[in-house]
Amino acid sequence: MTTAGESHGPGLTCILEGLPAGLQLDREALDRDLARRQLGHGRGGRMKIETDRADVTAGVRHGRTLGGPIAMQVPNRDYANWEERMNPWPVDADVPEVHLPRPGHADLVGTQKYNASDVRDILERASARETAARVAGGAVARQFLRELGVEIRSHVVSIGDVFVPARTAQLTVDDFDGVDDDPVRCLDRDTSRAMVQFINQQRKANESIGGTFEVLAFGLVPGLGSHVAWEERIDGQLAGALVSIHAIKGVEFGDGFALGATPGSGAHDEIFWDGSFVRETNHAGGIEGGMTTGDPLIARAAMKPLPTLTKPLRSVDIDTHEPAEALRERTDSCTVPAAGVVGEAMVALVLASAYRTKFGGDHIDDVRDAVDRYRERIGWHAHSSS
Ligand SMILES: Cc1cc2nc3c(=O)[nH]c(=O)nc-3n(C[C@H](O)[C@H](O)[C@H](O)COP(=O)(O)O)c2cc1C
Ligand SMILES: C=C(O[C@@H]1CC(C(=O)O)=C[C@@H](OP(=O)(O)O)[C@H]1O)C(=O)O
Repeated sequence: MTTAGESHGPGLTCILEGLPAGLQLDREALDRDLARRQLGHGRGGRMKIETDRADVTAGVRHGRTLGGPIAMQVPNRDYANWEERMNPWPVDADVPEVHLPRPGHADLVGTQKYNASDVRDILERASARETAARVAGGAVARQFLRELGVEIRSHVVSIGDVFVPARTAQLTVDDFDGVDDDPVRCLDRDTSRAMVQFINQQRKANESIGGTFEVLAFGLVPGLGSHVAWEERIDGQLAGALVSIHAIKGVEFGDGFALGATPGSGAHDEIFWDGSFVRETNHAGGIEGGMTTGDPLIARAAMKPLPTLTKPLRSVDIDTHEPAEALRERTDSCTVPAAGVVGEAMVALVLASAYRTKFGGDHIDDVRDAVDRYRERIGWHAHSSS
């Protein structure tokens, strides 16, 4: 996947390569994922302006993929309000430059690296608006995976220091019904209410808020990724994809960081046989030796509090070098629920790519046949969507 586009420019583009021909695409499902990314308590004024839709302009005919690159455009409605400042071509107007970099954003380093006198030359592309294009790409990857029996879900685990209670049973796909109707995409009602309250309190205090979310993938075959080379390990690819999301600072799989303090006898998933191989626990989060085990993939990501604050942090004017307050921009205060939807997209893209690597095939039927043959060879029948 390649994306292009600035936050307040004409729009975003996503180009997706490598999918087989003959994949039936559901347009509504694509737009639904874009809409889900716009939700969540704590978003700012921009989401009232945008109603994201992906216009497919290449690679699809009558709802089916052709096997070539797929191009999608997500227009920025806000461009109408920014046309002078963001026109790709010179305008006949005096456009003021931004000289006050915001700590925690790409603003300062970007101006140094790209020799920019205007911070806007950096912040426009650095903005997480770009994640709308990723979600468009991820939505297509997700439809490919669905054809192979894979379902991806996410939920919010913590907002600030408000955490969902420790889980007693493993989650299944059905547990996620209605999660998008929750204001913070949390699976626990009481915790959700506490999270909303926390966001409101912090917002009133001019604070921004971070948190953690979890992405799960159900119905995977064992053996995506490989132990044979560092770059083929699926955990490395997934961690890289998740950390590449704006403001994500940490990723863990399964019991993750807690494993560092767990004795070995309680940290691993013992193997049993009930007609096929089974594990009764999933401390590993569905990955062993850089390969999927076939148990649910469980990845968790931590998001830092958003760096643009309504009470700006201290900074320095890049032109005069005088101390000043950072640029005051319209901003979200909490986007952990939205980041979870972006996380689903990134996980879908990595897993789709792993299926393409392992099974090849020019047409979706070839892929399905190859997956079925493999499942038969290793005796992998059960466990889908568990
Ligand atoms: C969906 C989403 C929306 C975001 N909205 C904002 C925002 O309104 N204000 C802000 O300061 N940061 C926002 N961010 C985060 C910044 O883009 C991010 O902190 C910035 O790119 C710097 O973080 P980094 O060092 O991890 O790249 C958002 C992130 C995501 C994923
Ligand atoms: C536009 C989106 O997120 C934006 C990400 C963002 C940032 O600094 O990353 C800053 C805000 O943009 P604006 O200054 O236009 O209000 C967010 O709204 C989006 O998610 O679609």
